[in-house]
Amino acid sequence: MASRNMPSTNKRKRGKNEDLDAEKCKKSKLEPGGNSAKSTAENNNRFLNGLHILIISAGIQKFRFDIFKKQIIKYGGIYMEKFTDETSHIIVDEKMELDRLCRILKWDSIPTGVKIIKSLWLSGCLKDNNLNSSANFELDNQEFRVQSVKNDLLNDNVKVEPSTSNYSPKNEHSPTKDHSPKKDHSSKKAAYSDADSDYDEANDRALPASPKGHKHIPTEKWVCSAASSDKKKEIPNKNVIAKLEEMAKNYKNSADKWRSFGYQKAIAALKTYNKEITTYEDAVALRGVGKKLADKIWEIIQTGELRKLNEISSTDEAKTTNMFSDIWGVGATTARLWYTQGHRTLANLEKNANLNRQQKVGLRLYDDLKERMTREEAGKIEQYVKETAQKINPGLIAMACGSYRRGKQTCGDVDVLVTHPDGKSHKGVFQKLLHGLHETGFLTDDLVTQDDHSTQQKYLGVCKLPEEGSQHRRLDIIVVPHNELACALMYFTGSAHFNRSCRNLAIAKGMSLSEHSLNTGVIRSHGEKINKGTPLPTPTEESVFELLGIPYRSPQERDH
Ligand SMILES: Nc1ccn([C@H]2C[C@H](O)[C@@H](COP(=O)(O)OP(=O)(O)OP(=O)(O)O)O2)c(=O)n1
Ligand SMILES: [Mn+2]
Repeated sequence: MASRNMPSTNKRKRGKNEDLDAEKCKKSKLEPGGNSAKSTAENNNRFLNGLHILIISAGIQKFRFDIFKKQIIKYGGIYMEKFTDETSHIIVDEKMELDRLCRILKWDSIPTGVKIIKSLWLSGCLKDNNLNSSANFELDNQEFRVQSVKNDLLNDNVKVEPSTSNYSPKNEHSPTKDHSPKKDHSSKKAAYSDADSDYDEANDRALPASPKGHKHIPTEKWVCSAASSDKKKEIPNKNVIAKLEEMAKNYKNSADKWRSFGYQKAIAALKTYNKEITTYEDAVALRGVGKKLADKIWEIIQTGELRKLNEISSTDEAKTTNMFSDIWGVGATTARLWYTQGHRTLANLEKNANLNRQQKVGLRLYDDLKERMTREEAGKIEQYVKETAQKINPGLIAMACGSYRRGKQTCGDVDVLVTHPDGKSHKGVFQKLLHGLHETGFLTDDLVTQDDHSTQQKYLGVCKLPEEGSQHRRLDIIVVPHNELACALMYFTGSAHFNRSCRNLAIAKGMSLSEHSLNTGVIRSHGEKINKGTPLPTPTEESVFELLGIPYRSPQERDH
């Protein structure tokens, strides 16, 4: 369990009622409305008015307890420290049994006039800003059982993936080796299920021992088998995803790579979960999400904020290292090193820090490169590269992959893939194309040029459209032989998470997938390839999906 570095509040044992943070309670009394129009409006709706509510802490997370307490007061209810004749509602954990409650409250029998209700009811009221019917949530009401069984069935329908490894941070743009810490989950009852995982931020999962042959891998539960959410609709859980992304970034920059990785997994799970999370149970049931992360998700849903994020991102160190790591070519380690060397501003870095050539470019173009461009601008950049390529050879194909091909409205860079259908005329194009793009001043800065003995050549640089007021934008160009097109196209279309899932699925099936090919007959020992296997014919992306045994997904459906 990743409990290291957790705030002391999380480490504290869940207390009895009297242990609870009275200060927060007072604070919420003092500032009932907050400043925003939204919170004022919310407070006008005192839908808990007149209710005398006691919460039984047993089984309820401390943070959730705190939120309930605060919200009860905020919405006009009376929070009770102990049971009295006035108590109208008792809120209990979902798993609470009546006889246990009687023992806790030292009751011989259940008093009349008090409702004993599962906490889901209160969560729902707080979410809906309304005093919802408690009928389905009352502890001694049989209907509740029906309802909870239904919820269980819904929650069972989670997509799971045994492993995502090969995480390589942006700017270290290459498929990397799996450095994931392995945890032995082999004793878990469902080999591929994540739903019962109690791991939190660092809950990377080891792949189960690679089964022999291809036949018995249940692919329907893999991330790459599922379509990502429909982009035309409003993305559900957008605020939660944004907050978790910030957490991941902060942890990455504070050298807590595995915790960051845990967040990445939760983000990915949220992105494939196409519905709004409405209950705590929804959050816990997410693939790859353990209790602690579920608590955070729920906190964001209930309050719109995440205290932990505010805490960790407000330090001078976090602000500075986050700013430094936004420079292209600067990773978390360098950002932290510069911070420890006493650098605090970009101007200061420019003057005194030891920057390599790429970092100098990154720093000079900091504002431009940090910003994502519109889809429209990415399209123009694609067109510019295409026209230049087709001046060299009209038969060349040039197409933007990455987020552009996945249909995103904004793009961090443009990833243009170049090939020729005849399988040979792509040769020699790479250098000519770069030359052509430099000649017109379109390419302004080179970052990385990979033109070794590989079948694919790759360029990372900076371009600028000739239009007035254009900004510098990151551009990647990849030239590939036509027989590698399908695998290259899949790789450069991404998303990175979708790719990892595909690669892991291939491994589980005794194959291996790269941007070059899908190989069969791969032999591994202790995770290392002993035999690279032989490439399968993959004339189209569809054929790659078919060989992996998963349904074809359009680029838009790969935005995991
Ligand atoms: N660690 C990585 C990095 C990249 N890629 C693949 C999938 C990406 O979709 C593609 C392009 O990489 P980008 O970093 O350009 O990512 P995107 O285009 O998806 O997003 P952005 O809009 O931020 O550029 O390369 C990958 O598989 N693994
Ligand atoms: Mn991209």
